[in-house]
Amino acid sequence: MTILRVALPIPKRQLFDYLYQGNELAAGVRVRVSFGPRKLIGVVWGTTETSEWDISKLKSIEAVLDDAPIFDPVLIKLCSWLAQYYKHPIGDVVQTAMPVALRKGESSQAKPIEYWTVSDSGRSADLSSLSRAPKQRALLEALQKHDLVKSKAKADFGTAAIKALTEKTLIEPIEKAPSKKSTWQQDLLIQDKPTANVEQAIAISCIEAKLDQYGCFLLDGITGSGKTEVYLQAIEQVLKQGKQVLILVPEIGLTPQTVHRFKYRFGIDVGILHSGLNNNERLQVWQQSANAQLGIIIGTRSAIFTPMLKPGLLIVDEEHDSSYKQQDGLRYHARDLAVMRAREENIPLVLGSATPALETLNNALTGKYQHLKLHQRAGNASLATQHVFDIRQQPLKFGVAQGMLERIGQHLQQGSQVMLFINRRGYAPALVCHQCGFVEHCKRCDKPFTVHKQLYKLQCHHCGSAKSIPKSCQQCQSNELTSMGVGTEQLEQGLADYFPQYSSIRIDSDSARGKNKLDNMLNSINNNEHQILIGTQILSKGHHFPNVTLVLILDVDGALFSADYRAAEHLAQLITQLAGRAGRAEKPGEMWLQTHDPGHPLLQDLINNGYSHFAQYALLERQQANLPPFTFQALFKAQALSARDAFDFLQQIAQLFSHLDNLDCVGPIPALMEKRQGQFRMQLLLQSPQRSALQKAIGQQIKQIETLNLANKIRWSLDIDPQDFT
Ligand SMILES: Nc1ncnc2c1ncn2[C@@H]1O[C@H](COP(=O)(O)OP(=O)(O)OP(=O)(O)O)[C@@H](O)[C@H]1O
Ligand SMILES: [Zn+2]
Repeated sequence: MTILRVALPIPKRQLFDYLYQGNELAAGVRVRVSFGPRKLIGVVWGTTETSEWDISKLKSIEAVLDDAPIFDPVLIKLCSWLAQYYKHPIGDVVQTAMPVALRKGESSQAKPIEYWTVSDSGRSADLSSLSRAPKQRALLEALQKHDLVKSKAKADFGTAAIKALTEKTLIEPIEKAPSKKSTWQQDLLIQDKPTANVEQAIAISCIEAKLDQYGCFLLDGITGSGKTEVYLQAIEQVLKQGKQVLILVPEIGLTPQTVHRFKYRFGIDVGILHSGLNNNERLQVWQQSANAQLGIIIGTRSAIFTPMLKPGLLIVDEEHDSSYKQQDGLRYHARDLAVMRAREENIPLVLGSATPALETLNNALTGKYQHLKLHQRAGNASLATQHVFDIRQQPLKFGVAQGMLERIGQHLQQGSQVMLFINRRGYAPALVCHQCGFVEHCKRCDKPFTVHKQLYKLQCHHCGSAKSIPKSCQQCQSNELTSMGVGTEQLEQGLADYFPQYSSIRIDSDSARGKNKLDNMLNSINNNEHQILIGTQILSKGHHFPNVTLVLILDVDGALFSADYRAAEHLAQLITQLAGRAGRAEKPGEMWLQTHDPGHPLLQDLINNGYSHFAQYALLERQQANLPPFTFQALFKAQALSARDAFDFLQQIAQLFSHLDNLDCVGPIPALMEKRQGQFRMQLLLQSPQRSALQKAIGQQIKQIETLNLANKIRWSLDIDPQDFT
């Protein structure tokens, strides 16, 4: 008889003990147990001789679900580290690290995957017979080349085309068991590649020199400097040794274009972990990676948990991107976890960015990471020139100054594409009564509703609640309601009217919603179907649009005066990344930024001296102000229907820490967004110059905090190394 310690999906910071009739069961094996009236799937985390519970009352394991552990020793260690560092329930950490299919207790062997394939008649069918059904023709043509996973075929060609071809018996379904072969090494076929320039060559050889050991590199290269080419050439060496590469990209970076670059260069299958996969498909990639059947795995944040039998290299592209930090549940940072993982696996890690996070930059400047720099754009491209445009006293048309409209016209006339960035989706950020000044507000969030003209709705961007646009003012009944400010929708409409001879496209989370919508939009831009590109943040991230020569940034002044100390860093990253979309090929590019404060030191520094210079000064400022990365923070957040409850709860926490002298306690204070979805939101910030002191203090008190009376009454969370103070 053994006592097993099991990680269960229960929001408690502890393991649970169960009896097991057999000998030992390895850590990482899933078991089914009863917990109160419920049956739960847990993961064995170890054994124990003694128990904090009465051993005679312990229940037995009901079933063992795996023959072998689903986590390797490194992942087990990382989960334990996550639970300890983020002070998060271990059971929930383990859930986060597992694919959904495994959480549900399904077999760790992926089920066969369903494909569409051509029938005998479909294989020899003449495509021209389908010339009047272009979708069917395209699908049949694709299937004549190779089979397609059902979900992918549906997303790319639609159900109607599939149904029609099935009825004509040209295609049929087929199931394929996940391949067991691990022959990708023989398939490896390196395509032609550009000759690396001097700086690229230095970066590549620095990484190659350390392929057999842990080392962290910051690949700090300006936009378009060929960072991806450095990854590709380093990856080549790793693959040739038969080892695997795991690449993390930001949510939006996982476009077919990116994936295609990796597939094309090496001619092998790439495991892709994106949100469009179903549970079985995701499990299959997980498993193939665990068995070393995949050489390259690319995915967003949670892909960092993918097991690898033969790990060789980790890459985090656009490492500054905020999507790497999970903002609910286990609030981990995938970049920081990547550092831990590379260390445990004893392999190198490359963090790449044109605008490194200040934390990362500091680690490079202090020698913790090796700093690799690329100062020049690759090939023949040169960096876009950057300018501010003073809009004080200037009339604006749909948010754009006359001088800028003329400039847009010039670029369009030369056959180039132009890109306009605005941080607000919808038609306008507020609806105001021209008679009495009343503004329509979301009562649950205390914020103005955004006007969406196309949907004919007012929508709250904080809680999602919506209503139709009223015809008259609630307060004075006047029907003179006008919109205030400009959003993407209005900008698109204005530009379409002003430049009727050109086609415009809007890319924001409204227009890009739905499977493959964004991919199709990006393709149509690259095919030059549109000349005017309008969008939010989505447009700033990593896209390569060779024909864009002008980038215009509207209305970012708000960020210059934000209460969030990270706002300046994020603004500088955004501006630099946006400017980086211009002039990426032969034609030179320029970036203009409209502002009411053209002399603002941040803007001036950034535009005249570049991001690196800005970042070094920003680091100095952080140091003088005792802010991260020179100090370490943890944020307790509480929200409740009564502001009093949220405040009292945090006040009780503050008292637990008040006696420590190497720890500062700021608050409780209202969150930057004080009310959301009808709940009042408060925060308490803990801060210490020593990470260990902060960790120790919270570690000692967290159980106590869990047992506070209010802890079960209100919603609260703890965020270690917080990024988001809203
Ligand atoms: N050594 C080289 N010689 C010629 N062309 C190159 C070289 N390296 C990269 N390129 C090309 O330059 C372009 C930009 O490179 P890449 O996309 O790798 O840059 P990046 O630094 O990853 O860009 P960003 O961070 O702005 O997204 C690509 O079209 C790439 O094929
Ligand atoms: Zn709301």
